[in-house]
Amino acid sequence: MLADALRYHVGPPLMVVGVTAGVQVLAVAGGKNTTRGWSLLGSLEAWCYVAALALWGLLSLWVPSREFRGPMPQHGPAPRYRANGVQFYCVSVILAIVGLIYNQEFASRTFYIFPEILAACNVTALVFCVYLLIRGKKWPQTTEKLPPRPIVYEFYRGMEIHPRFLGVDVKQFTVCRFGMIAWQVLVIIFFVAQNRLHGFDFACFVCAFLQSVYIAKFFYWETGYFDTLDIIYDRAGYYICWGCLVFVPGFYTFTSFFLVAHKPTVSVSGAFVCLMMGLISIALNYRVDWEKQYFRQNKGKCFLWGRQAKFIKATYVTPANEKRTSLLLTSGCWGLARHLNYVFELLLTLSWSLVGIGRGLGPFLYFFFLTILLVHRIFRDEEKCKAKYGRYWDQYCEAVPYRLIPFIF
Ligand SMILES: NC(=O)C1=CN([C@@H]2O[C@H](COP(=O)(O)OP(=O)(O)OC[C@H]3O[C@@H](n4cnc5c(N)ncnc54)[C@H](OP(=O)(O)O)[C@@H]3O)[C@@H](O)[C@H]2O)C=CC1
Ligand SMILES: CC(C)CCC[C@@H](C)[C@H]1CC[C@H]2C3=CC=C4C[C@@H](O)CC[C@]4(C)[C@H]3CC[C@]12C
Repeated sequence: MLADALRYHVGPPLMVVGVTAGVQVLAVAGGKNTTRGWSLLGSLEAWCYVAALALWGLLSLWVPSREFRGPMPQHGPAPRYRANGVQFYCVSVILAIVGLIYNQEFASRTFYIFPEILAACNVTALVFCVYLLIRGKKWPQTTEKLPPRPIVYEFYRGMEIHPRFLGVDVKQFTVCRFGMIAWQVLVIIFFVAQNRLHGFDFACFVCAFLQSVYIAKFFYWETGYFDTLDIIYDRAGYYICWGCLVFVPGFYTFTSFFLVAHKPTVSVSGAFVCLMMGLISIALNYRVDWEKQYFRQNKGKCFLWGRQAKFIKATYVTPANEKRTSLLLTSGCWGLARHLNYVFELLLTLSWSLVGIGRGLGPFLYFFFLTILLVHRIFRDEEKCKAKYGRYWDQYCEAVPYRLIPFIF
């Protein structure tokens, strides 16, 4: 009863009103300090930024390229994606770098009007989420029947799992072709803006470089992302779409944004330690994700850490009453803890935040947020797995008793 009240009536309104208003208030406060001619809805210039990026993302999904089919959902056809993430990433980064070489002033200008850009993203994202809600309720693209929930909850969670808009998959567009690329381009822009203000700083370079390697890794693995919780389980609503249209560009980039105006005080050797720690964490995070992918691709018949992979064969029944089997890996990294990839994700984030040590909490805000998001995600993911695999999931939890940190949690 209480859990239902929190889940449907308290949590979503608090998130929607609180976080959206929070972004808008920050945009107002930041805008007043840094720009002239600020308006509540952003400015024409800011709207041009958002329109240009959205168009660029759409274009990348419209151009003819290899199609990738995601896992079959319970309702409707298998989702279709464009498998051109690496090309899109490389062209975007090259264009951003070449553009900035010719016009460095653009970086400083973007930094100064960033609050306005966020305000424009916020308005666009809210309108888009309202559109997704109405379309999902009135003109759904599948025959799926959802039990009615409070409207704010439906807005927050979304209605459809794989809606399409203007011929593209909504989640591929919002996550990969807007949020993630905006993060990358903004990190480069803030690095150049910082350079113009204070001169070259190795610590800022480390911060931008680590984030760039991480984002490049994401695009390299983009088709793997189509098999995750966000894609196969979450619906296209405020959480994912507003999150990637506003929260990723605005908050995931915050450490870089913060360092433009707050020159790091860390020494070159300190920054070098952060660089090493970050690179090792990225490699290990990739390794954990790779082990699962490699193991599943080989249907369990493979070697990990020099030994035959161990696993639990879990059978489950789909809502369409079909019997299926999944393999749950219990050796290699997946034998140490059930979400070891999150540990390296957090260590990586900590590495690029640590370059701002001595400058207050600002550089660490994303790290704190991600810790909460990932712990919450562990419980969401395990709830999903328990419902899917039942007693096989219990067996797996017995074989691998730690959730995150071996021998601790
Ligand atoms: N920066 C950010 O904001 C975030 C980054 N990430 C990163 O994204 C990447 C993907 O993470 P995420 O999607 O959360 O989750 P995982 O990659 O951990 O995948 C979880 C799913 O894998 C399957 N699974 C679980 N245990 C096993 C096992 N032992 N053997 C085989 N399959 C198993 C289950 O799905 P199934 O139904 O197929 O069995 C489960 O739902 C990670 O690198 C993570 O760090 C994630 C969240 C936020
Ligand atoms: C409503 C908001 C306060 C919360 C919004 C959360 C979303 C923006 C994020 C939730 C899960 C996030 C992601 C999951 C997995 C990812 C793979 C990784 O390799 C790159 C990052 C990401 C795509 C990440 C992006 C933000 C979320 C969708």
